[in-house]
Amino acid sequence: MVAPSQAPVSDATVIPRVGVAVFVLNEQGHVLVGKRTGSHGAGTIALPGGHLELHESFYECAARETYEETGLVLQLPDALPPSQLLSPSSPVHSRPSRETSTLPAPASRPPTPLQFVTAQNSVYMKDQGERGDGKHYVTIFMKASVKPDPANPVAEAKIMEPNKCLGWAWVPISYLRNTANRQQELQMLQMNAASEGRSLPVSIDKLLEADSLAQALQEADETNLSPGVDSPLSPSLQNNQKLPAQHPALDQAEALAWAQADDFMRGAPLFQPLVNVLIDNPALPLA
Ligand SMILES: Nc1nc2c([nH]c(=O)n2[C@H]2C[C@H](O)[C@@H](COP(=O)(O)OP(=O)(O)OP(=O)(O)O)O2)c(=O)[nH]1
Repeated sequence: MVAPSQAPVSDATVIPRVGVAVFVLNEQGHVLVGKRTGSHGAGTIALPGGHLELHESFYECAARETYEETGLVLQLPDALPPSQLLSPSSPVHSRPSRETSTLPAPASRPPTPLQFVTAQNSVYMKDQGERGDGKHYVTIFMKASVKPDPANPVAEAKIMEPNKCLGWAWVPISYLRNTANRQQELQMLQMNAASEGRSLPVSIDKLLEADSLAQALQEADETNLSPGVDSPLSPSLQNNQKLPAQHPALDQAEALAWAQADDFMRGAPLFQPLVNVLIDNPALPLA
């Protein structure tokens, strides 16, 4: 018999844990992100997701976590990879799993079903001021698109767990990539300074904020956009944000989506595994 002190450990600072994160895409191809709270990575921007449970498939976990956190229903694929067919909890077997059996039926227009995208090994993950070596996660990244029913043409993510997520927003993947690159550059700056014995006395959030401010000031000089009566931007965007002039390739709709993403993120960093996956996979097939 196993004594309680020898019970299996499930702590990502002691053993690697498995997380499943989902690129949920809306009808415009924008990705759903939320502001984390109440656990590690608080204050960062992450995808819907959660821990893989015992004997659960990646697909079931992705659908379950997305539904629990956002109320959005993702479709499981009709055919699963051969290894998953051996699992008694897979959706092709008659016994419905505990989690997926509680999901409502998908909307009449079928969404693009869940697919595996990639796996990411994130080591030494530490929050600001956290001691020790940090956490180790193996994260399975999945994707699926949500196609709302015609009566409700805009996919809407609800804050189902306010203790875990402060809000959801749909943002362009190009915006996420840009943020990941900036964050990576600033982290390299911090690491280089530390290796030279000059630790920068500021967190990555503050560096990102300063970088955003510098960018906004530069754009204010460069752009002739003035918030007119007909401007489609929200009042806070009109007052505080400029369209991203450093990306002339963006069309007006995409530029507006970038500005709205800025308004939502307010300089918050991305959750580290999300940075890792975007940096390591510049051509991630998310369309
Ligand atoms: N939600 C989420 N988790 C991610 C992402 N990237 C990544 O590595 N993970 C890993 C680290 C997280 O601690 C782990 C589980 O996600 P979570 O921390 O949101 O889990 P949760 O609070 O919903 O916990 P639980 O209900 O599954 O126990 O997955 C991401 O973008 N979003």
